[in-house]
Amino acid sequence: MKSPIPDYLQHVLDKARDNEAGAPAAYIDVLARADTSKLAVALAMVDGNLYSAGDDQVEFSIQSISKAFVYALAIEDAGLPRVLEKIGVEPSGDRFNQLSLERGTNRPMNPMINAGAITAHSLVVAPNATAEARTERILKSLSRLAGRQLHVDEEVYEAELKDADRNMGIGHMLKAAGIITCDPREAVKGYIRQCAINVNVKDLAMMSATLCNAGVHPFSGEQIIPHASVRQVLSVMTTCGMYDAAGDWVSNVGIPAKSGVAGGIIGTLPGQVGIAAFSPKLDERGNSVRGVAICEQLSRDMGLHMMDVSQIARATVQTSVATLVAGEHEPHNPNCQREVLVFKLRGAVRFAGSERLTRALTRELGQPDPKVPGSGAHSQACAIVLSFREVYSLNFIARRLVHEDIERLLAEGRILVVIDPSEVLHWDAEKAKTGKHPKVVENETEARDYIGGIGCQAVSRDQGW
Ligand SMILES: NC(=O)CC[C@H](N)C(=O)O
Repeated sequence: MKSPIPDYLQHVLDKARDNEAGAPAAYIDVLARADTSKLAVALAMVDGNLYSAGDDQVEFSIQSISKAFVYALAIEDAGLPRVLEKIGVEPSGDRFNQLSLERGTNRPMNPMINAGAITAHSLVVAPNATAEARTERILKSLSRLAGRQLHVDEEVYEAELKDADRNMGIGHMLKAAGIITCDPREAVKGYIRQCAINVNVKDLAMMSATLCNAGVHPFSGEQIIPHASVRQVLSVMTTCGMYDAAGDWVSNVGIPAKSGVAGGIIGTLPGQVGIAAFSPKLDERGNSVRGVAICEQLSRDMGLHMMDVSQIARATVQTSVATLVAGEHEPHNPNCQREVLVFKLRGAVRFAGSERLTRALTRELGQPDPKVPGSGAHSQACAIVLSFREVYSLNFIARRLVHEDIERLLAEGRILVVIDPSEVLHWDAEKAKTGKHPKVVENETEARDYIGGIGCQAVSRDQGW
C-alpha cells in the first residue's frame, strides 16, 4: 500500500500555491531575487520517519529559524541564569529588527528578535570567544541536528553584511547597554553568518523533530539539546517565534514555531511531529505567506493545535478494577471467598493517570465512605495486582505517586503483585531504598501462579485477566 500522507502533503501544497500574496525579503538582495515559485513542506516524526512534498531539495538560508537553536546553545554554554540575565522572555509585539530593549532591565525582550538573537549568539562558547569559534560551534550543532553537513551560503552572507546597518545599530546598542561585552561588529557578523546557513525543508523538519523528541536526535539517538533547554526554547518559540504575529499564530495554528526571512518556517509539536515549510514570499510581518497557510491547514486538518483538548488524560489511562473471587478450598462458601483486585493502567501515564489509579486504590481499598458509593467495598482483599503491562511510560511524578501508593499498600500488610514487563516503574533503583517490595512479575499467568501459591486462587470475572 502507498501511504496517503505524501499525497495529502501534495494536496496541501497545491492549495497553498493559489495564494499569490506577499513579496520576498527586499533588504537582502540575494533573497529579493529568490525564485518565488518554490514551495515545499516536510514532516518528521519523532522516530525520524520523514514525509515531504514539493521542492524538498531546494536549499535556502535558515535565517531567523537559527535563533531557536542558537538560544539552546547559549543556554548550554552560559547556563540559563546567565542567559536570562541578558535576554528576556516576553513577546515584544515589535518587528523582528526593532532597536529596542526591555524597560527597566535593559535586556532585549526575547531571543527571537534580532537584539536577543545577537546577544544569544555572543553567549555561545564563551563571551570572549572568537567569531570563528562561535560560528563553527553553531554550524556543527545545526549539522548534527539536520543529520548532514550544512554549509554557509557565502553569497547570502556577503549580501546581508553589505546592508547590515540596522543589525550593526542593534549590536552597538547592546554594547552600550552592557548586554554584550565583545566587539559588536564581530557579534553581528557571526549572527549574520549563522543566518546564512543553508538548509532544505527536510533538514528543518529533522531539526524540529529533535526538539519534539526532547532534544534526542531521532536517528543518532544523541541528546543534542539538553532536555531542560528544549522546554525553554519551545516556550519562547510559542510566545515570540512569529514576532508580532505570535498571538494570531498561537490561536490559529497552536504549534511552537519559528520563521525566517528566506521563507522557511518550522513548527514543533512536542512529542509528535516536526513540521517545515518553505516559500519565499513574506507577509508584512516577515513570515512566509504560503508557509503560514500550510501550517494553518496542517494544524486544522490533523488536529495539531496544542490547546485542542481532544485528549483527556482519562482516555490514555484506563483503570479497570476487576474483582476476582478466590477460595480454592471451599469455592461455594461465600465466607471463605477472598478477593484479589486487579488495577490496569494503559498508555503514557502522567500525573492525571496516576491520580486515577491512586483514587481507584483508595476508593476500593480504603474505609467505606457514605458519600462515595461503593467505597471500601474491597478493603478486605487478600491480594492486589497492579498491571503496567500496557503502560508505555510513566513520567517522574506518575512514577513517584505509584511508588508512594505501593509503599502505603505494603505498609498496610497487603500482598502486592506488580506486572511490569517493560520495567516502567524502574523498580530496582527504588527497591534499594526501601526494605519492603512487591512481587514483580512479567505477565498475568505469573501473577496468577504467585497468587495461587499463597492460597488464593484467582477466578476472573473479567476476560481480560
Ligand atoms: N527574520 C529573519 O529571518 C531575520 C534574519 C536576518 N538575518 C536579519 O537579521 O535581518
